[in-house]
Amino acid sequence: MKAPVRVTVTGAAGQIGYALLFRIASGAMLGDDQPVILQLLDITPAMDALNGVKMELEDCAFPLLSGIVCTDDPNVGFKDTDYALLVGARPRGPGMERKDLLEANAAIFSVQGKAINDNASKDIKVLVVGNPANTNALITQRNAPDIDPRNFTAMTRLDHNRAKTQIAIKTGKTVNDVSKMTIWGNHSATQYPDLFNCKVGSDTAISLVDQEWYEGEFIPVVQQRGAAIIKARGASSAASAANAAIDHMRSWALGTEGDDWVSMGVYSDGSYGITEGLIYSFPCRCKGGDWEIVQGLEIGEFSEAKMKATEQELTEERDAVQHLLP
Ligand SMILES: NC(=O)C1=CN([C@@H]2O[C@H](COP(=O)(O)OP(=O)(O)OC[C@H]3O[C@@H](n4cnc5c(N)ncnc54)[C@H](O)[C@@H]3O)[C@@H](O)[C@H]2O)C=CC1
Ligand SMILES: O=C([O-])CC(=O)C(=O)O
Repeated sequence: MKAPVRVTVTGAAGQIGYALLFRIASGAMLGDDQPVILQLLDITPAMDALNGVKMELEDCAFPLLSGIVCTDDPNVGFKDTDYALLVGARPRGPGMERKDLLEANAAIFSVQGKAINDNASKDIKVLVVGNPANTNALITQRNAPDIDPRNFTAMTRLDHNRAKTQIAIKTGKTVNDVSKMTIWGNHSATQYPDLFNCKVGSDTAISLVDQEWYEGEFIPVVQQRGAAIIKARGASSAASAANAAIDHMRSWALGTEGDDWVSMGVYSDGSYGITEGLIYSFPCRCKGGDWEIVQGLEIGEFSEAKMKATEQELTEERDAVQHLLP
């Protein structure tokens, strides 16, 4: 048996938390041979509810669950931790864009970035889920100057999974036939799901659909899927978001399959002309616990304009939180 690793989940008493913790404890995220200690952080008024979640985790008798810490203190929550899933933040309601949450949520991530810097393992892998995820990840990263900026990522895996299913349905195939999907940019309505580099079986996805469907249906459906769920459920995606968080961390920790790739919001090194230092979603391959941006993909004029538009939005979000970026 391996030694246990520490996994911090913030917002652990919330709806994504409830769909996430049991799967982490079961081994779905880090593998069937990796024991975990869960470090659960939420705010003081949520401590009773969090204790209820802890009792339920205990009642599952998960063989891989080596310990549970519940706390409202970020310095305790991030102590010595190896993985952090930053979920704790306000969700949006009907009629809001995710960036409308910046004011409500941004301060959470500067506090947590500092706590990570002061307490966590220097090799920590951080996934930001709370919206607006890319800019919250940037705030977290900039407040943790002693940790490699590559260790801070934002979640666009849910968009990636949504896009895979939409093209599979359209082409009469299953998600198992779809590979090399890419979500470029921001986890927002400007994100760009790319069918030019995507494959369905051995075909290029764009060659199987017409441009009108691509622009008029596929792209808006993927971009607006979060809002459609809120409209239908009266609450934002929870189980699918938790599933995507598991997928993201599993790919990062255990590697991507063959020559396929996944979409991750990562620290831009200037690849594809994207401003260095933004947390931008790129196609990434993972191996040995590290990720790299897939290089050399064909970017036509259509793609380039979309990639620039979502970059522009991220630049504006960054400028709006300048006061939180040391
Ligand atoms: N990146 C993505 O693809 C997705 C992101 N989200 C985002 O995830 C976030 C969480 O969503 P839900 O779980 O549905 O919300 P929720 O409201 O059910 O749960 C949020 C939890 O965070 C806690 N919290 C608030 N401030 C905190 C702090 N400073 N420290 C620790 N915990 C804190 C709350 O007490 C609550 O328990 C939202 O911002 C939502 O927009 C949701 C779906 C997908
Ligand atoms: O749309 C929202 O506010 C929640 C979210 O990020 C998603 O479902 O993609």
